Amino acid sequence: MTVAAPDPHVRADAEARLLGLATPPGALGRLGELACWFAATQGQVPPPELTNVRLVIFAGDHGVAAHGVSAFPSEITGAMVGTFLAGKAGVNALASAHQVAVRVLDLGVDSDLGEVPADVVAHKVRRSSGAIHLEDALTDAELQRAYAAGRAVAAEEIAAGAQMLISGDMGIGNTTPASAMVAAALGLPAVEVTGRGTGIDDAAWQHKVAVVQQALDRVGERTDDPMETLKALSSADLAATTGYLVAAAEAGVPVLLDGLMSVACALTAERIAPGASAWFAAGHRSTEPGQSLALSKLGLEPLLDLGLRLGEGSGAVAAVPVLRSAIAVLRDVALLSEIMG
Ligand SMILES: Cc1cc2ncn([C@H]3O[C@H](COP(=O)(O)O)[C@@H](O)[C@H]3O)c2cc1C
Ligand SMILES: O=C(O)c1cccnc1
Repeated sequence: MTVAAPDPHVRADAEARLLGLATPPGALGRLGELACWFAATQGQVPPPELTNVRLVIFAGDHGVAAHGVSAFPSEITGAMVGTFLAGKAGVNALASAHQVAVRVLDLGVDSDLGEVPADVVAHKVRRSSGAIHLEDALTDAELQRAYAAGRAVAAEEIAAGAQMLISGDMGIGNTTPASAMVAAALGLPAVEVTGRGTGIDDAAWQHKVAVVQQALDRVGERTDDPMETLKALSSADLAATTGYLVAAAEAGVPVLLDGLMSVACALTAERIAPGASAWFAAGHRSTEPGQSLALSKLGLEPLLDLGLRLGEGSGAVAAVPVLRSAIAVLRDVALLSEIMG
C-alpha cells in the first residue's frame, strides 16, 4: 500500500516561516530544509521541541556468520545484548548524552542470554537464520512473525509517545544479508555493494563478495518481490526492522536512519510501501558502500559523515542534536518583519 507524504500544506507553511526568519534566505542551509521536513512530519509550524526519540535495537544471529564473512564470532551478539541492557555499549553512551530511549529485543540471538527482562525475548522468532548462500533465511511463518513483531513494536513505541523512531541492529554477520538486500533491491552485483563490516582483510572480503553473490544467484528472480527478498536473504531481526520502518511511516512517525542494516531495511520498506521513505531522514553515512548506494536510491543525503561503522543505531543517535538544532532555529529565531518593526 502507498504511504502518503508528510503534510504538504504544513511543509509549505514551514518553508514560508523559514523564508521570513531574520536570516538571509538560504543561510540556514540544510538545517532549514530539515526543520521544514520535521515540522511537516509533526503537522505543526513551528515544530514542537524534540523530546521523545526512541531507539529499538533488533538483535539476531545469522547462519552465514559461520562461513567466514565476519571478523568476529556469533557469541558476541548475545554478549552485546547484555551490554545494551547494562547501558554500556557504544550507542548507550550516545543515547544518554542525547536523551534517546533505548530498547533492545532478541529476535533471533543464537546464544543463551541468561536472565533478561521478559520484554527482551517477547518477540523472539527463532535462533539464528538460514545461511543465505545455501538456503532461505526464514520460513514463511517465521517471516510473518518477525515482520508483524516489528510492526507491533513500532506501534508500542508510538503509543509511548515517540515523536521520532530510530532502528538499531546487533548481530555478527549482519552486513552480509544487509548487503544482499541492497544488491537485490538495486539489481547490482555483490562486488559493488559489499563492504568490510567489522573490518575483514582483503581475502575475507573477496570471500564475502562471493558469498553474497552466491546468495543472489541462488534466489534469482525472487528478489523482484520484497517479501520474498526478506524471506530468502534477511533474518528475523532484519525482517522485524523492515516491519518497524513500514509501520512508522504508515503511522506518520518520522524515522532517523542509521547505517547499512537500517538503510537496507528502509530500502526494502520503500519497496513494500511506496512513499514510506518520505518519512525517513538519514542520520549518517556509513563506510559500507551498500549504505551509500541505498541512500542515493532513496534520495536521502546523510546529516553526518564521520566514518562510523558501528551500527546499533549509533550514527542516527549522533545526528539527533543536528535535528534539534534545525528545530530550534525554526522555533526560536525572530521574523525579519518583527525586528524591522
Ligand atoms: C563488539 C561488537 C559490537 C558491535 N556493535 C555493533 N556491531 C556491528 O557489527 C556487526 C556487523 O559486522 P559483520 O557483518 O562484519 O559481523 C554487527 O554485529 C553489527 O551490529 C558490533 C560488532 C562487534 C564485534
Ligand atoms: O553500516 C553500519 O551500520 C555497520 C557497518 C559495519 C559494521 N556494523 C555496522
